[in-house]
Amino acid sequence: MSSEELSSSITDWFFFNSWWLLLPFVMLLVIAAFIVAFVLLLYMISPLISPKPFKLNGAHVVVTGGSSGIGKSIAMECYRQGAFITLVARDETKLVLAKKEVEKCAINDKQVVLCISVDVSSDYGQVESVIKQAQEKLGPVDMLVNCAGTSIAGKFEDVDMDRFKKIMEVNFLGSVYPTRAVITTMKERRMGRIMFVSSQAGQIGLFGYTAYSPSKFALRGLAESLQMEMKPYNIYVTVAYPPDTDTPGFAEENKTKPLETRLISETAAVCQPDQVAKIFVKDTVQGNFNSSVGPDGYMLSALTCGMSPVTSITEGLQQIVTMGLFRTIALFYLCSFDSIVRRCMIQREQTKAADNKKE
Ligand SMILES: NC(=O)C1=CN([C@@H]2O[C@H](COP(=O)(O)OP(=O)(O)OC[C@H]3O[C@@H](n4cnc5c(N)ncnc54)[C@H](OP(=O)(O)O)[C@@H]3O)[C@@H](O)[C@H]2O)C=CC1
Ligand SMILES: CCCCCCCCCCCCCCCC(=O)[C@@H](N)CO
Repeated sequence: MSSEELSSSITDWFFFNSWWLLLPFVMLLVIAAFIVAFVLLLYMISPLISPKPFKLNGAHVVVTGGSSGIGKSIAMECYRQGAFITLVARDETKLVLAKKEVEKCAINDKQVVLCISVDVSSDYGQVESVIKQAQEKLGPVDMLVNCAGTSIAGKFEDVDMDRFKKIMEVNFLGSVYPTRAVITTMKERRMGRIMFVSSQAGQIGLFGYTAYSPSKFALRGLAESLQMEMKPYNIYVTVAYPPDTDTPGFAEENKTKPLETRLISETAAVCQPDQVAKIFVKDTVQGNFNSSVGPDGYMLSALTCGMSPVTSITEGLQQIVTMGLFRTIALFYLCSFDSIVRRCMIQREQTKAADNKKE
């Protein structure tokens, strides 16, 4: 055998017997091809899961809590897009002032702002009758924004027992009643959008929010169940999770906020109501189930998506890919929150001991 023949037979032998060395690469290629095909298939069926388009121009939008803060900004944003607005809140003076502000955002001279003074949490009959009045004047409700709400920040033992009940009534039942009052007509018309304004504190339980957080978590349960019932009727539900936002309600909350709650909340920046309102209105019009603000809002929503409905393939894929990473980041946040609580406790004890010594 010549040296050439020898070398060629060695090469033949190697390729004949070592083809399996390529197997892992071939398998990887096949898996990658399957993933690509799967994702493409998902995108092909995506029109089936994405909501039908909805237009604010000419629509009747009811905003509870529309006389102040985030609610007022939401009303203004909808007005800028041509909607007719009903503002709902208790205080009539604040309602009239807000109406004037909203009217400044008009884009045509047919637009109308209606004010209704009612407590959304006390009696369903009353809420139903004012919604009826609004529908008689401005037509059936196309979009309902449940933004009326209040907050309490305080340590569990410092919060009066009746405030636990009160906050559930305002933040939870105050969203159930208006929703119940509009839903039958929305179902008949096979269209509608409903926004629930929760909070980042409706995604995580934090020091000082033992009364407030549950009332905001409750909205998520309501929204998920309601969305499953309403999807066949082309009614889409959105849960909005605002971070700390510069409003009269926030200023009020800060008066009693424990140091721990303040320090933990300072992890995220304070936002402006106009900025959050824009995002919430856009997501609600699009029919997205989730609406969050800023990078930490995005991370929190991906992290806490659980079994919530998905409204776009991209959103679903992002959740799948990012969840583990965000949980890792979240563990660091939790450590830092725990350390804030520990440091505040030590500081309190030291001050107490020093005070005792003085006495
Ligand atoms: N600002 C923030 O940092 C954050 C706020 N949120 C949530 O966003 C929503 C709006 O907050 P914000 O703008 O700060 O609040 P504001 O206190 O500035 O405004 C609250 C609005 O709700 C109305 N309202 C309150 N209670 C009732 C009631 N029982 N019946 C009818 N209307 C009521 C108020 O009017 P009136 O008192 O005249 O009835 C007012 O129009 C709330 O649900 C809040 O929990 C969530 C996260 C962060
Ligand atoms: C990957 C994980 C990221 C975690 C980010 C955590 C950020 C925590 C900030 C919490 C702020 C709480 C806002 C409550 C606002 C509120 O509802 C009241 N102001 C109402 O008046």
